[in-house]
Amino acid sequence: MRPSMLRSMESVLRRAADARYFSSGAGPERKVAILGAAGGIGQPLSLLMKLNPLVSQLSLYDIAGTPGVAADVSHINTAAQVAGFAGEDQLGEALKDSDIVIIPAGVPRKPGMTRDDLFNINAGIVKSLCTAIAKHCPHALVNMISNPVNSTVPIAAEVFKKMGTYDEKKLFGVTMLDVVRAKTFYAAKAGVPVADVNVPVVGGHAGITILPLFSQATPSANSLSHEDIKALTKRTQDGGTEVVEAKAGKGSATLSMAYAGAVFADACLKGLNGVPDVVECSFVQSNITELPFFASKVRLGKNGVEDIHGLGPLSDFEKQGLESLKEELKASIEKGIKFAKEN
Ligand SMILES: NC(=O)C1=CN([C@@H]2O[C@H](COP(=O)(O)OP(=O)(O)OC[C@H]3O[C@@H](n4cnc5c(N)ncnc54)[C@H](O)[C@@H]3O)[C@@H](O)[C@H]2O)C=CC1
Ligand SMILES: O=C([O-])CC(=O)C(=O)O
Repeated sequence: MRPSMLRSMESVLRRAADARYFSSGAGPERKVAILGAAGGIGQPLSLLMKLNPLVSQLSLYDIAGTPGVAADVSHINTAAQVAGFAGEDQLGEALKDSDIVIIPAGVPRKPGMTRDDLFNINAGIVKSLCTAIAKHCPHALVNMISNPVNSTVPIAAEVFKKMGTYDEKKLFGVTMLDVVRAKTFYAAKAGVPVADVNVPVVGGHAGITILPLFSQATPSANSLSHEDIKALTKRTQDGGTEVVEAKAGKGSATLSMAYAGAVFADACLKGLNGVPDVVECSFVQSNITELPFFASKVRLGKNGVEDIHGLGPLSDFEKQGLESLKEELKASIEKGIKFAKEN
């Protein structure tokens, strides 16, 4: 075979490996619990976590429907042992000894709603689930998917504080879907292979609080105009609404969210297992701005958050975006804290 053909085959294989979401090889025994596992996100997320070789026990919890999901997923011939739990009586058993708890429990948006419109229902759900986490697996990493993430993460933090178990290194708002979208939209516009693309997305997870930093995107694409960057930013910020409208009343993103949640949980598992230099964006307790929680690149390690990267150099457009998002993000964080303190 000619060396040039060999090189191009190598490059195809490398890309395929990069595009693969899940880790290869095994690590220590790890238990992952999914709360809301019978839902639109929960089911495909359960499937993807069953495919992850770093998971040895997969615990699927919901208020109902999980025995069926667990029986179905358990027939897949991968190593993870699957168990289903339904109803509050079984929540403790579902959580016990978990290393990671992923929470996609709660109601999704319908057209015309904001994520904040979900607050009244989801705040209570998150509060009761986090109370159970504090009791049954206080050392687990928590991956919060339930919306509004800008408020549910502060709620979780307050619940854990009240229960005396809060460790800021272990609480993550899952903003990975914003990164997944930014990568996809950027690759298409810039004409670069999507598997090679990286784009940090900072701020929060709702509308203008989602701030993709396309000036730091790699591979860089000098061909993109300011108008292109503005349009990519808007599409990333409105990505959730694009799906809500396309689903026309049948919920919000579930499949892409399950993918994003599985990628983020895999990164957490790798960090726990001591894999070096695992970096992803997440909404965490942070002091890189004046806001108490903020999404940015985070290095994951054996204790959860190992360190939080700064924002790096921003374009003028991104600097403006950063200033504009602060008021809304601050209000959403304060709303979560207030709810948890009063309930
Ligand atoms: N962070 C992100 O990027 C994204 C977040 N989401 C959010 O994820 C949440 C779930 O969305 P879907 O799966 O589409 O909704 P869904 O309605 O299809 O599923 C939610 C599941 O949660 C369960 N549930 C409700 N109360 C519960 C409780 N107390 N304990 C355990 N399970 C409970 C329900 O029984 C249901 O099975 C929504 O709040 C949605 O807005 C959705 C997409 C992206
Ligand atoms: O938009 C929604 O309601 C669900 C969500 O968070 C997303 O898809 O980013």
